[in-house]
Amino acid sequence: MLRTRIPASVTSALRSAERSRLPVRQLAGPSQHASRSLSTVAARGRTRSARSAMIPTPAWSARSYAAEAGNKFTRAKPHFNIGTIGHVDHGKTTLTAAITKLMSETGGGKFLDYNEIDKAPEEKARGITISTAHVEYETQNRHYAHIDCPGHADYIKNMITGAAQLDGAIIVVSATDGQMPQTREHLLLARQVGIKKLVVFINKVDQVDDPEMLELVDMEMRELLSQYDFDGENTPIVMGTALAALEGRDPERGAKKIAELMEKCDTWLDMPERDLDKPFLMSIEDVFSISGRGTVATGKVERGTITKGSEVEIVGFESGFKTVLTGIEMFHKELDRGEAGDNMGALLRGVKRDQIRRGMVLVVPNSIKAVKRFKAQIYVLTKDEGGRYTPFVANYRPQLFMRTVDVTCQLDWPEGTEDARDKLVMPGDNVEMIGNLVHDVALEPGTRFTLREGGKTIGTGIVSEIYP
Ligand SMILES: Nc1nc2c(ncn2[C@@H]2O[C@H](COP(=O)(O)OP(=O)(O)OP(=O)(O)O)[C@@H](O)[C@H]2O)c(=O)[nH]1
Ligand SMILES: [Mg+2]
Repeated sequence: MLRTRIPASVTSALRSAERSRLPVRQLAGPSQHASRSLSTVAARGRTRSARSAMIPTPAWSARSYAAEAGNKFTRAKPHFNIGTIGHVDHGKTTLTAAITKLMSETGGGKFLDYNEIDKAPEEKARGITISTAHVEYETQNRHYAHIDCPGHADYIKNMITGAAQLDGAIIVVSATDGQMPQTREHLLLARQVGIKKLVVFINKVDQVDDPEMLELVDMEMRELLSQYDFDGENTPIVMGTALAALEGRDPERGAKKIAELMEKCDTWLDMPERDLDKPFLMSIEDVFSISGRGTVATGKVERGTITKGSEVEIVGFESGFKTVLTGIEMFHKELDRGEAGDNMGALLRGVKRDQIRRGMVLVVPNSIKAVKRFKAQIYVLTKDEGGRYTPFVANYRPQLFMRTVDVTCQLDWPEGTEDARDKLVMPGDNVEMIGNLVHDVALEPGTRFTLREGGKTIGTGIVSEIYP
């Protein structure tokens, strides 16, 4: 089906109208493919304590997948989490299958047919049902875990909850349609969850005869990428046909293009920073005072490393202050160094017991700020997901949980939102809202949180901006 082209003057007017609407955009509706999500596939069970169920941890990793599949996971190649995103029917699943086919021949991994990928199992992440297919393959340089979701709503939940976190993504656009609403929604979401680089695959070129049309799609995509703060000028755009590659015909526009696409992924998409290389952060769970020694804060090191004797900052609530880490303890043993993943006790110089509380963080100085106000992308659970039965409006005050914090948070619409007083947020919606906390909490773009009310989870979100 060919799209009739709208004159450029009209499209640019539409675009600027859309741009001005961006901050208040509601992204989600129920998946157009809801009926296709396979409720019959048993959810993979995961044992998790009640508290950790509220704290965002990736529900899945390449390692667990490999283990489930009975494969041996090797760490020989650097690991990258990738996904296909884009408008419904543009060819995400076909492309995923085509990549596994090609990589099984040239790189590594197992060929998975379209149907094997499309019967995505349902996963439960923080009470939310998400259907995602986890696929793995290898190029010469990297090991990829690849996420493909069967429906639009699944992409939204996946990206906001981080159930299957993406380090980068391939955005698939059909040459016959060009960019469509979900192309834009997924781009915006990718930006909001902190994905910095994308690779574009313009699919179904077999259905377009006019080269000018392809050029137009290319141009429009670059413009759109820039509009969402990606590098529109330099982002690699590969044109081909996933179906031909999957069916093993037309290698010029099929297999060769898939190879080119993966080569671009290898080179253009940057490896994520390892947790160990990030600035040190420990979320404080408990505080003790040990006579003769001083005050010890315990908690899990989320990221980075720290050595005994370093200057540290305690951030959160109204007070934030600097001190020196005079000792590190783990399992009643003294250590010189703590690192991501450790559960450690931090002995702090000259700090009184009542100066520290659970919910604060111990960090390298000036690496994170405590704020009350922030902007976030929030997914509101449906009643079937255990969420609210009814909509809410601005001024709604659920309890916000993240790391070891639990704090009341008032939700409001961003400034300039029309009908801000009466606008409803329905269960199942994906919205961008402003959060106002009753006290300061260490936050940064990318921080994930859960919203609860009356003992049940009603939503989940990710911080996109802070207002110090
Ligand atoms: N002609 C042509 N058809 C294609 C190509 N790639 C995919 N298709 C067809 O496009 C339709 C949609 O492809 P899918 O891979 O299911 O698309 P999707 O983006 O995964 O769709 P949803 O998951 O439903 O959003 C299928 O009928 C495919 O066979 C292509 O390169 N050329
Ligand atoms: Mg699909």
